[in-house]
Amino acid sequence: MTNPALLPEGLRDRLPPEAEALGRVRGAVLWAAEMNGYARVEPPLAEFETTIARGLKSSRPTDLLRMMDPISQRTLALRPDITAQVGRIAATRLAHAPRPLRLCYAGQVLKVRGTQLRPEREMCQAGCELVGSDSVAAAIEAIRVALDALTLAGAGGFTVDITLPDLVPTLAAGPLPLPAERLDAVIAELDGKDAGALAALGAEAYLPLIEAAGPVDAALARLAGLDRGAVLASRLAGVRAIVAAIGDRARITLDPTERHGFEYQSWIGFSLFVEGARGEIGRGGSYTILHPDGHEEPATGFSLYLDPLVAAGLAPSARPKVFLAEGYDAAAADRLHGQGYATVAALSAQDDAARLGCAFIWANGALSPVTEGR
Ligand SMILES: N[C@@H](Cc1c[nH]c[nH+]1)C(=O)O
Repeated sequence: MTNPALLPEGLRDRLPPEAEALGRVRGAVLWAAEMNGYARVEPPLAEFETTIARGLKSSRPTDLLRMMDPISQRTLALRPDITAQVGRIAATRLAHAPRPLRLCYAGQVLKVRGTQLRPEREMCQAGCELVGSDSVAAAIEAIRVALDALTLAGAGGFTVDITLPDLVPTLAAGPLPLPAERLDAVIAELDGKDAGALAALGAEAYLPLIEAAGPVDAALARLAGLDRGAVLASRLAGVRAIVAAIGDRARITLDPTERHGFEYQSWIGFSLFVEGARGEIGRGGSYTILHPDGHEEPATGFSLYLDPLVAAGLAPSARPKVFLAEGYDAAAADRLHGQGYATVAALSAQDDAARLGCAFIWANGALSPVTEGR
């Protein structure tokens, strides 16, 4: 018999206090979304394989965890990303809702494979999608709302790393021509920052792009230097406007050829980092939604991955717990709740306030701190 405590690789139980902290972070992110005019949607955990992740114009197919549905006799897939589901909703049931359409969400997603940095396969994703625009103003709003959400969730010390996902195809079609069959290989080597492999592909002209990564001002200056014929002018102006709008709320870097994790983003993508948490906390950018009738709609959004925030101890703090000694009255409990406390009621005289995690005791009409060794 399988050990009942054993879960598949990359899946785990979240226990107290971690699960509660995750709940508070999720609540904070959704609150920030609501404050900025985003309405909540809750797409299902699984969909037909044929509809999931197909509603977005994407450069690569998605790896999916599939199962057979005995009811419909069709293959279902577990969602690896909620953005694609929001795109489907915007293109179908909310196709006639006024634009721009602002939607937010929070839920679990499942990836087929974890990464070295993040071996877990199931994670809590929360985010916002602004459907109907991929303008610079939309990108600024997405980054601002993401920073609002992270701030409310208890994080700080932000870095926004901007990428230009269609940079290489744009240059290849203009000032730095490349044979079409070599385009994907050049993109992959730039993503891996492999100068030797680029030279071997005859793409030496692209080498300076590797050096154009880093703090945004210097990186923009290097990119502008490469931009013979000014095919990048509107993108570079867009990045400058974003930098001006974000001001000193975040450190901004530019990694113009980063593609990994930006499979469907179009002219702009960004990664979000916070002080004290490992790796990327979120990602976003502009993308294209495909409607069932074939027309394409621009959109911009972001997703945050909340578990690493909790692991870094950044969640808003829990309510302090008050132990209610036997014989307490219910009105006192209500008052304590109103004052921001959680209460734990005694069931018998044997119950121990400290062992039950309480910092205070309510007894004889007064609140007193639990002292060690009591
Ligand atoms: N869902 C994407 C990020 C994103 C949201 N909207 C646009 N891009 C991700 O998790 O990588």
